[in-house]
Amino acid sequence: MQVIEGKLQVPTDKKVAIIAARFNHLITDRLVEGAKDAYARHGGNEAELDLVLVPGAFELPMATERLLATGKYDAVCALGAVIRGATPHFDYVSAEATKGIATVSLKYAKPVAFGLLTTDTIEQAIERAGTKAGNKGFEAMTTVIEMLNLYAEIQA
Ligand SMILES: Nc1c(NC[C@H](O)[C@H](O)[C@H](O)CO)[nH]c(=O)[nH]c1=O
Ligand SMILES: CC(=O)[C@@H](O)COP(=O)(O)O
Repeated sequence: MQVIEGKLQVPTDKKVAIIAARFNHLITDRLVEGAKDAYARHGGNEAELDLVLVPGAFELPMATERLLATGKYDAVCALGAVIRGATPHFDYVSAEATKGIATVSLKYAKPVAFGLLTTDTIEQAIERAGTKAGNKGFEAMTTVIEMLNLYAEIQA
C-alpha cells in the first residue's frame, strides 16, 4: 500500500500568509506568535511570511479570497477568536467564518488552515492561545506546512 502524506518541513518555494483578526487581539496576537513559531520550528524563515490583519473573524474569508486571487500565495493560515457573548451574534460570526474559510480553500485548491477559536468563555480562549491547551495558531501553521507538502505529492 502506498501511503501519501505531507512532511513537516517548510517548502522553500511556497509563499505563506498569516491572516489574523484583530478582534480579541489579546488572544489572536498569541495565535500569530504560535503560527510564526511553528513556521520557524519547521525550518522556515519568519521574515518570508506576510501578516495580514482584518477587523474580525467575519472578514477572514473575504480577505483570504483577495489574497489567493492575487496568485502570490500558496497557502493561508487563518487565525481568529470568536468568544460567545450575550446574544446569538457568536453563532453568525463563527458559522460564516468557518464556512467561508472552507469555501475559499476549495475554490482555489490551496490550503487554508482553520485557526479560529470558537469558545464559550475567554478562559477557554486563553487556554488555547499558548497556555494549558496548547496554541491553535501553532497547530494551524503546522497544518499549512503538512498540506503544502501533501499537495506537492498529489500532483493533478
Ligand atoms: N464578536 C466577535 C467578532 N465580531 C466582529 C465581526 O467579526 C466583524 O468584524 C464585524 O461584524 C464587522 O463585519 N469578531 C471576532 O473575531 N470575534 C468575536 O468574538
Ligand atoms: C462573538 C460575539 O458574539 C460577541 O463579541 C458579541 O457579544 P454579544 O452577543 O454580547 O453582543
